[in-house]
Amino acid sequence: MTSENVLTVRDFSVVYDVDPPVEAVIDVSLDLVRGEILGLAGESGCGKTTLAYGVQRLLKPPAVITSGSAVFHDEGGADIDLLALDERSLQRFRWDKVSMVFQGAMNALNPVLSIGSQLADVFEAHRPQMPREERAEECAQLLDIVGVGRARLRSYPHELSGGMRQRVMIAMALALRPQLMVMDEPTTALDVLVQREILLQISDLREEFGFSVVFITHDLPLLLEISDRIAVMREGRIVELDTASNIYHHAQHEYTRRLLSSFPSLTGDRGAFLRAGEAAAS
Ligand SMILES: Nc1ncnc2c1ncn2[C@@H]1O[C@H](COP(=O)(O)OP(=O)(O)OP(=O)(O)O)[C@@H](O)[C@H]1O
Repeated sequence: MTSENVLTVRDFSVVYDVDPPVEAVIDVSLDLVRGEILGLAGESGCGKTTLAYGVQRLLKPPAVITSGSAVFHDEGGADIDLLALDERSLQRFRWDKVSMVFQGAMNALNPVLSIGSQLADVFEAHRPQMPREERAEECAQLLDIVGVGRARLRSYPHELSGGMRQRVMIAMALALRPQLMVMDEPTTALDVLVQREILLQISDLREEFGFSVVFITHDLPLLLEISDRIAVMREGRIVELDTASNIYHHAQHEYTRRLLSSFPSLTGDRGAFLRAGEAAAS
């Protein structure tokens, strides 16, 4: 039977072994529900990136995972202990089961290859048996799905806007139909309207394909809008984890309230901000 959760993290701690050592993530436990968008909020330096990279084993020395566990519940029914995987299994696991879009990912595209051939590379590496025509059709479909359009298959990165290039990165992250997408400030560098459009699309896509999203940003208003649940991090710990609505209306932790009040757009006279769908209800 498929587990309701896609990821279970328990007592997870990461230390940067420098002098003096930095306890970047301390005893974090969380369950990620299949299909949900979980926002990871908190000020710069609170450990969001270290946590998200750590559970995927993407950290390099001096980072050391000092305790805890991270288990991925595959839709096929298997439980995968991420901390026990060897390097080869990890490579297969990434992209296939979990993919990642990071800030500035759009600048990671190779300038001398068309975006179509860069998309095709993902399939060549991970689905070597896939026939050439099928691969070409998959790449075209992916560009359609993310709103770039298959007509751009032969375009080079410099021929596309930043927003379009970031969509191409999202297409790559979607290519192998992962069960989880980790997005670390994926749209921060983009114009607000473009950012919004991309986020709405991610939300639609996860409904269509059923993947979960961990969305990292210090932009709390944005998280309130797009997340199902939000985890608030402070100094390496999760201090509060609740539905976006509860975080907004009934924050329990003093720090969460302080964080909310630091965004003027959330604290207008009439509570200027409303989550989509709540306007009609309230
Ligand atoms: N390579 C490193 N060596 C030493 N300390 C590090 C290293 N990388 C990160 N840190 C420290 O670990 C802590 C957590 O950093 P992390 O980048 O995870 O936070 P963050 O919440 O993602 O911040 P941001 O939003 O700025 O990316 C910070 O105190 C940071 O200075």
